[in-house]
Amino acid sequence: MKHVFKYLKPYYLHMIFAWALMLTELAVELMLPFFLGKMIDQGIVTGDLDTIIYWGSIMVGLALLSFAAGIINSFYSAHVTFRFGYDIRQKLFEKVQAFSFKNLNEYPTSSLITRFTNDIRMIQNGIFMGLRIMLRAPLLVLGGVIMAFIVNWRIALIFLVTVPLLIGFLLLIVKKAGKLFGKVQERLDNVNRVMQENLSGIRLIKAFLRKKHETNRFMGANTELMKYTKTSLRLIETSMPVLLFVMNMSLLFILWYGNIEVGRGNAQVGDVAAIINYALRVSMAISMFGFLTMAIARMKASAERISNVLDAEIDLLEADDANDQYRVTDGAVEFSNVSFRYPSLKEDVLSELSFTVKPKEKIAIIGATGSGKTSLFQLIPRLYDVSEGTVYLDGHDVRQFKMDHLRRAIGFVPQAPLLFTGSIRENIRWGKNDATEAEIIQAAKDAQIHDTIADLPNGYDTKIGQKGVNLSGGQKQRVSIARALIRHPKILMLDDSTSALDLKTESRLLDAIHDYQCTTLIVTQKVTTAMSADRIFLMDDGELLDVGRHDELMKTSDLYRKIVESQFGKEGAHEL
Ligand SMILES: Nc1ncnc2c1ncn2[C@@H]1O[C@H](COP(=O)(O)OP(=O)(O)OP(=O)(O)O)[C@@H](O)[C@H]1O
Repeated sequence: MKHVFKYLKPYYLHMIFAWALMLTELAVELMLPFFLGKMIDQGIVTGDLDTIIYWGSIMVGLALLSFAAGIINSFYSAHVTFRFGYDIRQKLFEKVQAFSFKNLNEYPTSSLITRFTNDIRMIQNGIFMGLRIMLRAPLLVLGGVIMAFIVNWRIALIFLVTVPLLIGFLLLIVKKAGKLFGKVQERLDNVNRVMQENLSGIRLIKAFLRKKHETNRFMGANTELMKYTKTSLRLIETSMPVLLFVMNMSLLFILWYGNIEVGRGNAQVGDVAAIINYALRVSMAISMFGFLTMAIARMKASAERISNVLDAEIDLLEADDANDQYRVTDGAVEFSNVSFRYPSLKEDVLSELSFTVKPKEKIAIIGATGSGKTSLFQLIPRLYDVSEGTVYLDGHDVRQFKMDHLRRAIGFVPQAPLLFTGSIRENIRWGKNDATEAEIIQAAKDAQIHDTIADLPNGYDTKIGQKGVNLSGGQKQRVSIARALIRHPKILMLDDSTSALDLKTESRLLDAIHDYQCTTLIVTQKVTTAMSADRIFLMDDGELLDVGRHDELMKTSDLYRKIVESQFGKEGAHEL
């Protein structure tokens, strides 16, 4: 939790200033009942108008001072709160950007969104209260009790009973509420997750007529959230009647006992009025504890959730001894005894893979779904690290490259093309920040998408909605291929990225890629794509079963023959 609050450091001066102003307000608040007592005893009881005006003027002056201090304090408190929110959001964003795939698996998107929004807001609320009332309330309680003792210690003795009683009770509530609010945030994560899945899959839900099922799922998550929110708020609410009861009883006691003491000549009427006033202020400060409790508990739970992200260990780091001189220049790829297991799994998904790919060679990787093709791909740009063995690029272990040099040399097109909100031009340029217009058009032409873009009313300026809703699946695939080509990568990796293309377009695309003179790895399910490769890697259940050209594999591999026959029929397979 400390990790979060260290970001307040740049604002310590502002905070000290805000607290100084808060102390001014507090001092005024503590002095007013004292002066009120004086005004009653020296002015009102004796009928001395000058004394009443004298004390009255002092009290008005002090009230104005407190008013001004309050306004300036609010200004500084808001400033600190919003700056802190800005900074922590920035830090959180940078941290998530550095996350490895493993980290991302641990923190689902919905949970990160809740942390970025709701959790940060909870901490901000807590800080604002911290600067406005969190310190003021306990100090007011302490100061009020001291002042009451100064005014008349006999009557003030009642505070020694009521104040510890109330504070003990509230501490108990804080402890319980802290745990409950942590659970509330978790349930909020769930609601966000279900909502996110629903919003992104709304078309599928409609097509499958799953509205009712999804509504029930959302209702389930929402009911859970309501249940925990209700329980935690109920807890806070039950504290109020207890507080009010103790407060009213103490007021009655002060009036009763004050009356006796005035009769005995041990106290004056003004003393009783001042102590009643202090009791009211102290009780109000304690009753504020209810809100404070809620704010502290929520802030604590949220700060912990933010700290968890900020403290998360990033397992895929650039090695300390990474060599700044290493560059991928030729694009030779070698897997040496590589095994890989996802951190969440007990079994390897790739076992002891060994192969080499020569510079500029074109390799097609074919195999059943789940055979490990994507997993193999992810090891090359170090989206995950191998569990055993080594991946070499141009003879150097990938872990010895500076991350920037490694990934800059690789053009990666993932299985599900993801486009960002913005124009088509911006999406292609995303692959190379300083790309010229000519480069963008060339990449689009090579990716076989230029004509389609040119036909759009706004051409390259056409805005793509969230995730590119106004482009077809095949068009999105080609825009993301253009985004990879514009980098002129040394190694191009297409993860089933041509699946939605017709044979003619795909063949033109593969021809264009040939001119890029890069090592090309293509994961594919289509035999026609595999046939265009220099070599085909046949994968099955995490193993590299066979390697060879189409005609070789047709002779040597039963599995390959079966795949070909499944796509072209027995007769067709032999005519290929
Ligand atoms: N992030 C992950 N965490 C845990 N297991 C995973 C993860 N991604 C994939 N797997 C598992 O690893 C195995 C290989 O998956 P992979 O995606 O590499 O297969 P694939 O050959 O690319 O399949 P497809 O052709 O369907 O894309 C599968 O059993 C899959 O369930």
